[in-house]
Amino acid sequence: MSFMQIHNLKVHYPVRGGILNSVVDYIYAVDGISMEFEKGKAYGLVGESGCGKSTTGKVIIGLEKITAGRICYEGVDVTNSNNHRKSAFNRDIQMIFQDAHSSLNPRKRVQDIIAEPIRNFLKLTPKEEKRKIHELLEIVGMPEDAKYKYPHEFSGGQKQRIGIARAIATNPKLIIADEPVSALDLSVQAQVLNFMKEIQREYGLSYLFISHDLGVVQHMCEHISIMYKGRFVETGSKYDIYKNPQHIYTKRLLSAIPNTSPIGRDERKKERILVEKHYQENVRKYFDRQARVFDLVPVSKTHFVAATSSMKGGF
Ligand SMILES: Nc1ncnc2c1ncn2[C@@H]1O[C@H](COP(=O)(O)OP(=O)(O)OP(=O)(O)O)[C@@H](O)[C@H]1O
Repeated sequence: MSFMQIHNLKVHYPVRGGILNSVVDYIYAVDGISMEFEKGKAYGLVGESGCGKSTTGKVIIGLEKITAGRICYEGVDVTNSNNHRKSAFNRDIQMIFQDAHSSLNPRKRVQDIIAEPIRNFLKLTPKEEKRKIHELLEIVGMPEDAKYKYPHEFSGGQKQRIGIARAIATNPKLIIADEPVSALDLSVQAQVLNFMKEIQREYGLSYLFISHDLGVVQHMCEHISIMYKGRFVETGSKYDIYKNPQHIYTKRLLSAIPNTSPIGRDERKKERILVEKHYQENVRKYFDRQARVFDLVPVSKTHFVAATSSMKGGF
């Protein structure tokens, strides 16, 4: 049973120009996506730069304005709710950002950074708050004296752990993680990802894991949506996406993952060339500045129906 549903969500940014600075066009950053979130599950959102991944995360958490669509949380429509009605939603949905450094206030000590959501949502006594901060630092594997320090005194991986401590402070249901490890070096990436998996198991968290890296999403998520120009071209289980991709764009993303094994290297190369040729033919044929995903010709007719049936009224 899902605790949150997103229906046909759209974020269109106006483009202004001309002498009067009037709206001359729109950027269709998010253009009609639908998703459901269940407790304890990790959902991946993958796509190339500019396809609308971050905007999706930001609009869910309320950092961007919704152009159209609905967000329902625990049976309540929170799309246009006021802050009071939305407070459970704000407490239960938290976000971790790619750039841990700039997402932590450099003028605040770690204890105040972590205390912020606690003060906003939990109403603890000073003694309880202190205990909670201590507990959170322990969960993310930071020493107790970290609470007296400032963000610049930590490494990238440690800063991301502090960001995670802040995100889990209110016992959220869903954490939106926007490229949480892409700014870290490889060994630290693995540490942070494994740690995120551990806390997911322990606290029954759900994740919306945003990344352009299919390898990272494969490691973290059971359900994956492939995003292209503001829309989902393919959604499925990890198995469906990696073992049986249907859409040409998904195939192209997968064929770009480096595979150094000498076994089947020639076949992989041939497949890559074919996929690229098919993709480029369709791109040339259909793309203009406003081209959208439904202009791409998917691989099979069956999939054409599957990939587009969720785009209500898209055709
Ligand atoms: N505040 C804004 N005003 C106008 N356009 C915006 C704004 N934010 C994002 N965009 C545009 O919306 C589109 C989607 O941007 P978004 O940041 O969601 O992409 P993304 O898939 O997260 O990319 P990346 O992986 O590079 O972070 C882009 O064309 C971007 O230029």
